[in-house]
Amino acid sequence: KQSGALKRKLQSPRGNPPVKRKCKLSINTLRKGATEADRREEASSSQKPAPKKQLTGKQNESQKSRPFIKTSSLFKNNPDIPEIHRIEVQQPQENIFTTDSFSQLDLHPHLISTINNVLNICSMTSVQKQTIPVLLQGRDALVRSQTGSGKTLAYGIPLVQSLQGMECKVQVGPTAFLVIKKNHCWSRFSFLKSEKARLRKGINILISTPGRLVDHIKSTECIHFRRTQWLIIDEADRILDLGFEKDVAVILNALNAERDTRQNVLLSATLTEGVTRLADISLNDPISISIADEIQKLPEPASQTDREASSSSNCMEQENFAVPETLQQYVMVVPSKLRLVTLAAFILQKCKFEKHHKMIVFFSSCEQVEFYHELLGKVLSGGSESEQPGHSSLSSVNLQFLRLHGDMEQEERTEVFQEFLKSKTGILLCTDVAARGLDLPQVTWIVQYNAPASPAEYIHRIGRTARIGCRGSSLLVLAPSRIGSLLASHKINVSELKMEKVLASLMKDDRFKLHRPGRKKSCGKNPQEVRERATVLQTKFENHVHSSEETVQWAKKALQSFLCAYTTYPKELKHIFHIKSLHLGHVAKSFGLRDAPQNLTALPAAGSKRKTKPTPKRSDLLKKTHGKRRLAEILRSEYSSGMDTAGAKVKKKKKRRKQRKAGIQQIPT
Ligand SMILES: Nc1ncnc2c1ncn2[C@@H]1O[C@H](COP(=O)(O)OP(=O)(O)OP(=O)(O)O)[C@@H](O)[C@H]1O
Repeated sequence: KQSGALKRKLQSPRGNPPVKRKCKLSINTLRKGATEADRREEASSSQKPAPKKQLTGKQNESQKSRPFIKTSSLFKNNPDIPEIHRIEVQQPQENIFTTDSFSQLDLHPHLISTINNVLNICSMTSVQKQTIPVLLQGRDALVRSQTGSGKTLAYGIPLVQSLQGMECKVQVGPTAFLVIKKNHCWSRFSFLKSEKARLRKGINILISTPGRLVDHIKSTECIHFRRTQWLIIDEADRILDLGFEKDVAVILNALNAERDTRQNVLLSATLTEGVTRLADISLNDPISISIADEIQKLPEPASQTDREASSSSNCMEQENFAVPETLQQYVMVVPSKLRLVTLAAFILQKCKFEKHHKMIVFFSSCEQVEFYHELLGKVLSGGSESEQPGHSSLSSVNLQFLRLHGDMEQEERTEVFQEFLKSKTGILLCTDVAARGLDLPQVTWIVQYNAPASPAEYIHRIGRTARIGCRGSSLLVLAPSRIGSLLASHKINVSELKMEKVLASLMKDDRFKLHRPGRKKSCGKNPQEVRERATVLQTKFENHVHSSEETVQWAKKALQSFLCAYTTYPKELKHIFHIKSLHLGHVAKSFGLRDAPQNLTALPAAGSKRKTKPTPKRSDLLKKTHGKRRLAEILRSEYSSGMDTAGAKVKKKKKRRKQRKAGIQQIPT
């Protein structure tokens, strides 16, 4: 009774009983003629155990291999899927490449030959063409260009040129260049065993997260910045998202206290209000470089005040971001109950049947990554069954699932990153830890299974594909909502992908065929059979989840982390992503749970050694998190387990400190 009341409360903002909405148009095609499957599903879900028959050994074998549906209907009582009216918007575009070569710049011949012969790069990208001369002149710069457009070399080349020009090349000493990145984990350079000792000896280029550097400023006596000539702040907007603004201020004060002349560069693919604020405190009379602005022929602001006005009107208010021209963006509306099977069908379609795809799937919490990694790996891996005996299956490709999130140890993260980097195919399930700064060639699909919290996050996630002129596609999976207009308002051009089409790919995999005696061999994509196969697949997921109490708890933990993350959407998006609009029972299905959990209990975060203790009820959880923007930011960060509500601050602080401890890297000279 209680859970029913809670469900109603969660469903209806005004306290009215929830209206059971009927599925209309779009999934009707699948519903037609599905009555038999429905009856079977419903009969089996009525919880009356069927009388057990004695089976012969052979019957037993075949019974085991044949899926028996005990899954409640996936295709009933779903909300309507609204037609997405595609609103054509003119998306800001940037030209990535120029025809100009690096030899046109005033660079050291060694450097040019290294760029051409070692990096195999001949022509400059637009951002490089504009940024390198500015930095070679010694000016500060605020640089914005789309994901995967070569920003790293845009500051890396002038930086190395500057190193080359120094009289004493080896002992340049202490901390000549400082590069601050939000994401410290992916450097190709090894960690320092003893950071303090290295700092004492002096290093040329220090790459660090803000927090880690602040730790050293506060505790390492030998660190000094007398000779620091450059300060580069990369991924500037994310540094602010993660609440490092204070840390950046501490760093700037420490630098300014010892030396007042320095070249400063700030880079990001997305300029937000925070970045402009950071630019104000860290840059000195900067040149503003924005590639999209150039393409749209906007006049370059002459003064800092003009620049502020310009960047404010172009980037902050409308938040229109350029996306690579070679990127095709899709959105797919999927009712909660069908999310898991649709994701699975999509993975099979792309990575098994079409092959040659490398995919990244984004989730909103570490627990979900862990859970789906195990579940999808267990249920989807293995060869497809073929209908005809002796006939080779459509695909013998084994799916390779990898996982990456902030709760994993640094070493393991690096290993996974390297493995995914090398592989030609593979599916990386991850949190936003992989959303920025990672350069992973050959990724062809980005799937956002959980929607991002902001347009900027969306842009960075999809920016992991279609890099440096390559082709790529992205898919945003959404529950039915008014999302089309929201995307259009941010000038994001998406096409719709139909769920039914994706589910139809299950027809290629006979592991999900419902075996019925006397049934004729089907031809084509019979909607009823597609529904049956989706239900068989869902049953496999549910069977796996319910195979032990441990896996059930795991699923609940993942579900709870999803709900926590869901409460953290910023208020501008609450009308679309509000926890009250979720149907707990339907959402539970997408975690392989047969029913809505009655009491969600807190379990230790993935990888942590915390003891299990009761979590506040969902209603309390809502009260606690309601309107707390800061908590929202913390929860949605990649370092979040999504579980911590009570006492979150302390735990987060401790955790961040731990993360920071792995934060400094150095380029050996
Ligand atoms: N001029 C060039 N020609 C060809 N490839 C290049 C060039 N410059 C850089 N690249 C390659 O393009 C890829 C993307 O570059 P980079 O990671 O610097 O992009 P980015 O703009 O920093 O992206 P993000 O904003 O997502 O971090 C890298 O593999 C890099 O080696």
